[in-house]
Amino acid sequence: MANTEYGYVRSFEGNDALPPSNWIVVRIDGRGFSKLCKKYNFDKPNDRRALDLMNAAATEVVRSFVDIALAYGQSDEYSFVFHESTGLFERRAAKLATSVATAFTAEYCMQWPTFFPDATLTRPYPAFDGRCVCYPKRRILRDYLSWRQADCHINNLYNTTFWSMVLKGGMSTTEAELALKGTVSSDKNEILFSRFGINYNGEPEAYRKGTVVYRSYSEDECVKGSLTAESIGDRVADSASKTQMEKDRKRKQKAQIVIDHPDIIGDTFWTAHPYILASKRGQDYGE
Ligand SMILES: Nc1nc2c(ncn2[C@@H]2O[C@H](COP(=O)(O)OP(=O)(O)OP(=O)(O)O)[C@@H](O)[C@H]2O)c(=O)[nH]1
Ligand SMILES: [Mg+2]
Ligand SMILES: [Mg+2]
Repeated sequence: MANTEYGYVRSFEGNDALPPSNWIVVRIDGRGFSKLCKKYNFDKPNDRRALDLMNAAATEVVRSFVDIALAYGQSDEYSFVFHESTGLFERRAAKLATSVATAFTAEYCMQWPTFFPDATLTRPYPAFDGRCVCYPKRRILRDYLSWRQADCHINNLYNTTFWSMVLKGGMSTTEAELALKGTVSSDKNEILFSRFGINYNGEPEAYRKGTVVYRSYSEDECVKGSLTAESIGDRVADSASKTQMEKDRKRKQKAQIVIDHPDIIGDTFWTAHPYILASKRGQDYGE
């Protein structure tokens, strides 16, 4: 087939393989969710059902791609971190981004009735775009995740204050917007506390910090994992390594998937779960 007179068109297809030894983040984001939230009357500023649905869809995506080390989500977005050593789809960007975005979209739509039993989905159905970004160092990947969590905090503090002023304080949206112009975090904390009796730090962590999805292993399993080749996609020629890779895949498939809302800007979470970003042979974590 390749030698037919039409075969040459193949050369028009670009090679979009991402560079090796980079962490690959696939970030998906809901298309036109400002409209969708209005259409289905999502609670403001946070709708627990919508958040739980996002997390349920993300959990299934993490389950089905064993090379995802961790996922972080907030609002209508989720970042899926593929291990730096992944060889999945030969690291082709379009294949990675579309596979994750479509898997997420399918899960979101299929699980919708569980979380919104009284609201039937109608067109346009929820859909998510996806993009890949490479981070060549663990430290930069950590900064990326910190950036998303800081964004979650800033938006949530603003939205919580804004909607308290509108829904509880009887202000118009224009008045609230104007009143919040130029305010800093401490001003918003003060408004929430003095006018509405809300201690922002007492708000649910899921809203303030977003959600982290990762595999959890027993301590014994962690030690085993860190001593062995982590990557399923790594092309190791000898059969001993292949057996090891197969064992590793099984270990990951059996692992419990945890949904939590920890701080991921500081070191505590990462120190407690060193295996999440461990290198293949578990030697150079902390770089
Ligand atoms: N009411 C409500 N709105 C939410 C919730 N979660 C996300 N949103 C809204 O979803 C929107 C997400 O913003 P964006 O992703 O920047 O914008 P978008 O409308 O999805 O547009 P594109 O992503 O560019 O297609 C914002 O308007 C959020 O306020 C929620 O729990 N409740
Ligand atoms: Mg969006
Ligand atoms: Mg968004």
